[in-house]
Amino acid sequence: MTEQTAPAALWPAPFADAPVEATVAVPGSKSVTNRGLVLAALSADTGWLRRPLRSRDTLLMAAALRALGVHVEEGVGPDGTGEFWHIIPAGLHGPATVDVGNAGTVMRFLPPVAALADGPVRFDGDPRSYERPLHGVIDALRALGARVDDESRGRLPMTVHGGGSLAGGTVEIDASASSQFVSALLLSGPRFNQGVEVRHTGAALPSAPHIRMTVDMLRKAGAQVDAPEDGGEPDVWRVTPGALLGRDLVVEPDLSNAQPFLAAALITGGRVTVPDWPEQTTQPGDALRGIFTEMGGSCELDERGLTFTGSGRVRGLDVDLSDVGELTPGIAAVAALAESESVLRGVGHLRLHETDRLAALTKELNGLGGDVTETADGLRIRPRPLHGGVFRTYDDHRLATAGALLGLAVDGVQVENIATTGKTLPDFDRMWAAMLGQAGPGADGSQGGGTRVEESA
Ligand SMILES: O=C(O)C1=C[C@@H](OP(=O)(O)O)[C@@H](O)[C@H](O)C1
Ligand SMILES: C=C(OP(=O)(O)O)C(=O)O
Repeated sequence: MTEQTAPAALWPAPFADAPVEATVAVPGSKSVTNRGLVLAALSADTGWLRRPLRSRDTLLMAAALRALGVHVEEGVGPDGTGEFWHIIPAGLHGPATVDVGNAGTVMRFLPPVAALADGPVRFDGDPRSYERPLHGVIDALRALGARVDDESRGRLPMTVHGGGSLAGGTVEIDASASSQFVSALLLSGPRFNQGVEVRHTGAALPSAPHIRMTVDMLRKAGAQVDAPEDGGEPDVWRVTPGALLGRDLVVEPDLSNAQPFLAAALITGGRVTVPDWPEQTTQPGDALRGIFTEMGGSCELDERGLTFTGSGRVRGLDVDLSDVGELTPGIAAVAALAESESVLRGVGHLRLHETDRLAALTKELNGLGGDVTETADGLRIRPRPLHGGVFRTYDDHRLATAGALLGLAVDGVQVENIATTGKTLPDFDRMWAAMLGQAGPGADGSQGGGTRVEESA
């Protein structure tokens, strides 16, 4: 969390004077899109991603793969099939430069890919990317046979000197700072000469569903993977060397990005339907069904999608969010509006996310009159009547959506830099206005609310 003197552009968060009733089509998953791009780039034949997320993080991933020589073509299918990306793998080449922005998936998933390129690949990004941990990936790559120049020791910027192939083998890493260290090594593992065996040693590993997503998508691309959840050793994954197959993959909606819309139903006592909610998924956002039900309201999953109905009351909760850390900002905002105390645990590693999320949430919620304290591994939130004011966002998309949902219940909330939602959800402000039955200019100044949202029947 970097202290800022003057706030950037302020967005008056709309206040909801009635229960929200809407159907909100949520764009594709960031995590699935970026894994899909990497796996397709490493495949032996061409692949398709249908309804991919087009946002800053995924466009950075596509641009980086293009810089390495992969063809990523964008197009729009016939009626109803939406946008697609066609990925045509090619030899991976250096010299190349990769801009990671502040995308954890780009800064962690691509260095192992770069180690397979035939020349140097320079990695750089936003100032915050210099502070986010990368040591697990860098140390592991060295142990597996790669040459890496990391002048800041374990952080960006750095150069991976691709040698055209990588020996691979067994490696021990401490991935307690980010599950993405494990995912990164597994995703490229089939292309290492000896495959890879990743052994996590250290404190508890966060975001287990995201590692399961990696394993699941690798297997669907033809890789052989041994994972702890199949009765294997805890915290050990093995990927056998072998060719990956190009896939034709329809990307699921981003269930973590569905969070603010479902929360709108919860805190206004309304009803929101998110179409195409998968019956089975590895996305951590699926846990919202249970978490928001515990906080009040109910949900139903049927052929229309997931419908969440608020009860008009919001309860606090004591919950371990280590598996679903990226849901914490939204849950904290709802908890600040609840009728009882909440304790959010198991998310100390959020101090190393887009910003120090625990410090940022504490400061901003307290700035609106809240009573939030940081604990060693999370937040304690004692609800108090909130008032309007500026809600700063520290270039963090999930802080921005958390501010928007506070504004539904608290008059006069102004969210700084709502455009930062473009990291994973570029249309957020228009979708929000359309959900509320309002149309207005988007964060990019363009007109036309409601393009992705319809009134529910
Ligand atoms: O692999 C992924 O797609 C992600 C893993 C998680 O990272 P951490 O384990 O660093 O929290 C999550 O928070 C991030 O939003 C996406
Ligand atoms: C932590 C997040 O992102 P990243 O992929 O940059 O780690 C997030 O989206 O909440």
